[in-house]
Amino acid sequence: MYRAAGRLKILQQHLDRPPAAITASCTSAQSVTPCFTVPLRYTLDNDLLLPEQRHFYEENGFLLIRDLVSAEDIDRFRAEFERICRREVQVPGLVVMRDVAIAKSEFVPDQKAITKVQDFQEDPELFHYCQLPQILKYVECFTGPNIMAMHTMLINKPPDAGKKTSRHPMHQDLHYFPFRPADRIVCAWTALERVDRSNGCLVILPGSHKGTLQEHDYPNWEGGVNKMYHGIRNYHTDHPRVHVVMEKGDTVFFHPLLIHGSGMNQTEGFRKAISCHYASADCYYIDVKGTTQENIEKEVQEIAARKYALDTSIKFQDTWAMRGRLVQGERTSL
Ligand SMILES: CCCCCCCCCC(=O)SCCNC(=O)CCNC(=O)[C@H](O)C(C)(C)COP(=O)(O)OP(=O)(O)OC[C@H]1O[C@@H](n2cnc3c(N)ncnc32)[C@H](O)[C@@H]1OP(=O)(O)O
Ligand SMILES: O=C(O)CCC(=O)C(=O)O
Repeated sequence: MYRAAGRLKILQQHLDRPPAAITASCTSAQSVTPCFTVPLRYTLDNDLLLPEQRHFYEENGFLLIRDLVSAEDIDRFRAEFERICRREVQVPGLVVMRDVAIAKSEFVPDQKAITKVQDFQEDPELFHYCQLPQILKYVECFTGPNIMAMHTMLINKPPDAGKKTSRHPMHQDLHYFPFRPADRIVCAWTALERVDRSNGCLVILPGSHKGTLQEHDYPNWEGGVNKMYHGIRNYHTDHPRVHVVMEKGDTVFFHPLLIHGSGMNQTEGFRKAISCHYASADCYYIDVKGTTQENIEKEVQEIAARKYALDTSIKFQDTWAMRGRLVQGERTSL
């Protein structure tokens, strides 16, 4: 417990730093070990990350970079999201999600009606985020030089309607991905405004990326759960947890096995963030039959079959191959 508390304190110091200080301190419980002697598994050699930053990601499974995306770009993403809400633009392949609390109510062309847009790879305005050179520079430290943008989201977490459905249960993103290796996948998540505990910031379990993929299923929430919002039932509730408070433009990069979620939005505002999951173009698809991922495979296949009027013979891997876009380097297996 003492070690856990000490580690959490160091993490908080890292997160509380002012915007200019983006370096992470060595956070390992074995902090007497010099950073450069620790074997590195999750990060690649490059000229960008400082040894302390590499060590921080290795130990904690995430890295927060302050002020990475400009206010001008953020305004551009927000403006496009509003156009989508007003139905002024139609984006091929875009998945529009409404919180389960309002899913059956009448659609109004306003940001209030849309909780999340997903798969915006055909929208040049939003996809600009996935191609930002300053994001890709960091991504390359985890994926290597050949980079695919695999999954895109703009999340507009609504003020909670009183049923706590605006929460996102604790999960590992790898649950959704039929490609590997996990260490060459990373998520970039950028705050489009200040996010803190009041509007439902990300909550993470530092170091959990060192574990294995856990079984996921729908949480038993009284007020309802959003479609496909699977969570881990039995994670250790005494594991240190960090609320990632971020300012507009701050970006967190995290490993797909890192256990994370987000809290309820207790404000009147719509909490916005944009994200992209990247993978090395050298990753390969796996068959998830017989694994804990079978349940999400089935759901995705059913939705894809309905959406594209196909039978359920559509493969889980195909739904990902349709989404993936090369953003740097040369295409290989994905
Ligand atoms: C696909 C894999 C994603 C990989 C993610 C990578 C890791 C990131 C971690 C996550 O973000 S986990 C969550 C990922 N999943 C989503 O974000 C959900 C994406 N949303 C959707 O696919 C669609 O919004 C959905 C299929 C749920 C509904 O879209 P539709 O265009 O089919 O909506 P429609 O209005 O026609 O409603 C169809 C049915 O779904 C119901 N529905 C709509 N929104 C819902 C909702 N939010 N929750 C539950 N049910 C919902 C709706 O009431 C209706 O029910 P009935 O058939 O009984 O009438
Ligand atoms: O933005 C959020 O509230 C949570 C996002 C998240 O955990 C995810 O999409 O994996």
